[in-house]
Amino acid sequence: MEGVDHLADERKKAEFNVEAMKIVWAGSQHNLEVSNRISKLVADDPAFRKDDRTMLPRKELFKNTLRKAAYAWKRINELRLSEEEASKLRFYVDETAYTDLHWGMFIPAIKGQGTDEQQRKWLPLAYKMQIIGCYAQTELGHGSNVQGLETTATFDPHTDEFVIHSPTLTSSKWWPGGLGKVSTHAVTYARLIIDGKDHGVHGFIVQLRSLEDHRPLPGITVGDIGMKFGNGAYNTMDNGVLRFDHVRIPRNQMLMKVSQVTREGKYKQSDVPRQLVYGTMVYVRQRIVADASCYLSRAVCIATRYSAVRRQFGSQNGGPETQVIDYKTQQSRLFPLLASAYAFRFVGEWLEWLYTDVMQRLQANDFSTLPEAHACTAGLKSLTTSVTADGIEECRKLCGGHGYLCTSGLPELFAVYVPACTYEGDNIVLLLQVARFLMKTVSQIGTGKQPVGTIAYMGRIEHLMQCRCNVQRGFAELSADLVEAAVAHCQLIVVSKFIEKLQQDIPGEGVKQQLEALCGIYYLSLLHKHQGDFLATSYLTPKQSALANDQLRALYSKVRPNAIALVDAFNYSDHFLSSILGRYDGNVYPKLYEAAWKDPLNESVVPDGYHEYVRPLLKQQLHTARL
Ligand SMILES: CCCCCCCCCCCCCC(=O)SCCNC(=O)CCNC(=O)[C@H](O)C(C)(C)COP(=O)(O)OP(=O)(O)OC[C@H]1O[C@@H](n2cnc3c(N)ncnc32)[C@H](O)[C@@H]1OP(=O)(O)O
Ligand SMILES: Cc1cc2nc3c(=O)[nH]c(=O)nc-3n(C[C@H](O)[C@H](O)[C@H](O)COP(=O)(O)OP(=O)(O)OC[C@H]3O[C@@H](n4cnc5c(N)ncnc54)[C@H](O)[C@@H]3O)c2cc1C
Repeated sequence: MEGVDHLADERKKAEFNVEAMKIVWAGSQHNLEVSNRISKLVADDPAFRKDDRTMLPRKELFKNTLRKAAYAWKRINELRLSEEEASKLRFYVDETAYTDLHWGMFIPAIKGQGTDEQQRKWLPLAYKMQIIGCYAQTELGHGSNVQGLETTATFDPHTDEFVIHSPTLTSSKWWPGGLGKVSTHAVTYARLIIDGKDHGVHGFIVQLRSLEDHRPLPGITVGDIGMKFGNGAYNTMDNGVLRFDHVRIPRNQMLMKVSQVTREGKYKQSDVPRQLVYGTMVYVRQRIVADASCYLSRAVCIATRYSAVRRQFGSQNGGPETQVIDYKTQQSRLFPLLASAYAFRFVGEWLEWLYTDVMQRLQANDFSTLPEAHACTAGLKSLTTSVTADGIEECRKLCGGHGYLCTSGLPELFAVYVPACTYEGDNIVLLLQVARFLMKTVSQIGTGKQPVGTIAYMGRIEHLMQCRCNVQRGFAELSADLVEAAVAHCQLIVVSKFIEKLQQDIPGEGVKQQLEALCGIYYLSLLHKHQGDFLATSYLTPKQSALANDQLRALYSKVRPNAIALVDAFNYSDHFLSSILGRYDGNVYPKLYEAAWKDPLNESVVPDGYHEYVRPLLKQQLHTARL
């Protein structure tokens, strides 16, 4: 029935102020107000329709993305939206596009690695979208190993130019989003060669396409790398391939904040660490952590609402069957994910703070916290994206068969999200960076240096103080175990940031109590999952482990009546969720039934191909039957 809220009874059970929780989730009253306004703007505009996305062929899908991106830009200008509002609008449009890389990586790369003069020249053009840029780092042969990139930028002192060249097939740029069909420019990473000497990888602004007719400039070969996983999903993006054949660019298009090349061809290093060339990756990893809570909460919202609608077994005396959300097994799979969504939200907020703090310190030539920032962004990016990708798939399973339908929203959500485990640093490669950082810390504790910040706890572990550890010795051999240690370290950060959040003043009736329950579920479910490790190392006794498990089950019961309200607090519109199973009103079955009939296969009663391929079979069977 239209207009009836099938989840109304569930909402009445809530023991906390949902509106106050919405503010906690949004980060502030102001953020909530902006989110409400912009999400409504997008949801009410038919130009931002996306329910047909999984059915469109690639070319149509891509053209549609271009149309939406252009229309979004038009609305941003017409409504004079602020940068904050514009980025919210792109978020609610919810379609991966070349603009993500333009705003998310091209501009930050110029800001972070360009000199003031370079910023003055390029940023105004980029802000007005008079040029469109991408981030061209990865090559066919190397992604993780950035030092192994092969593209060259050779300085020509006669013309005061760099010659950008792809010397091998494996040096072809491969993967950059927005490169395939749209970008006019790329921040391109290449080995700097001066007078035959290799100075390692640096960033260069290279124009790729004509601003008049969009054709590739001389010496440039560029195109799309082809269809990717899933329908719709990341196929709205033109991930590209790019080759340079001795392409010349002026010397001042090398990004020169970290190191410079003079007119005479002298290489000069600024007084800043070389690793700042990797700065854009640190920035984006931090953004990806903040995004993880959005993706996970979407999947959890769908699975929670549907679990309250869906009933299987347990009818007593002809009464209704049991809501599947009331099964303890369902709760033990769903509620830790609900808790993770909140946990990632808070650790994302903290990481944003850490990143801002590091940036301020860098301005003041204080580089001391850079290694910690690298370890935190790399490790938390890895942890949150892995849990989120697995969590979306778990939510699909929690929705049974209907979760497998595209109209559940979950298949596309998974397909669009899962590459986050690979891009911006493969998750294992990033955890190895964290492990290196931890081993380095251990070796320094041995020399009496007290660790601070997120590694302060290591200074309180007695046996680490006795350690004499060399970072390289045995590292490769023990790397699988070290990755586990890196994950545990990152989990500790997530838990401690959740606890710190609870120490703040949190207004709203019952809000803090719900967050305390979720925090408990987060760490107790981890403890339960890894109880073997805790028991093996005697950090827990079997009795304590059993008590922790009892407590976990008690918390599931505490959260159960609040579950729907806790996902309502994410404040997602039906347009944004794009899921029949996750509808706010829970009106699932009639809408699933209606949607099935809208599938293009149902446009005709007898399908195309019947007369060629089915009818002859049936005829043959008739003939055989007659025999
Ligand atoms: C609006 C916002 C939207 C945002 C979303 C936008 C859309 C997003 C869509 C996504 C689209 C996807 C877009 C894309 O995918 S863009 C492509 C992303 N690519 C990668 O992420 C590549 C991953 N690989 C690497 O980062 C490096 O090569 C690693 C780190 C693996 C090795 O490195 P390297 O080969 O050099 O070897 P080393 O290990 O000896 O390290 C040497 C030293 O450097 C330190 N170190 C290393 N790295 C960093 C760092 N980053 N900051 C500070 N320091 C760093 C390190 O600790 C060590 O220090 P020390 O021990 O010597 O003291
Ligand atoms: C959707 C998508 C969008 C992307 N967008 C961009 C973009 O805009 N710009 C850009 O420049 N790039 C982009 N990339 C590329 C991306 O950053 C790389 O694919 C990523 O960094 C992983 O590198 P790789 O492909 O070389 O993986 P590989 O390193 O080849 O990984 C293969 C396997 O080897 C393992 N491995 C690698 N090194 C080690 C090691 N040292 N120890 C142990 N195991 C190891 C990995 O764990 C993995 O299992 C994108 C990729 C995708 C999928």
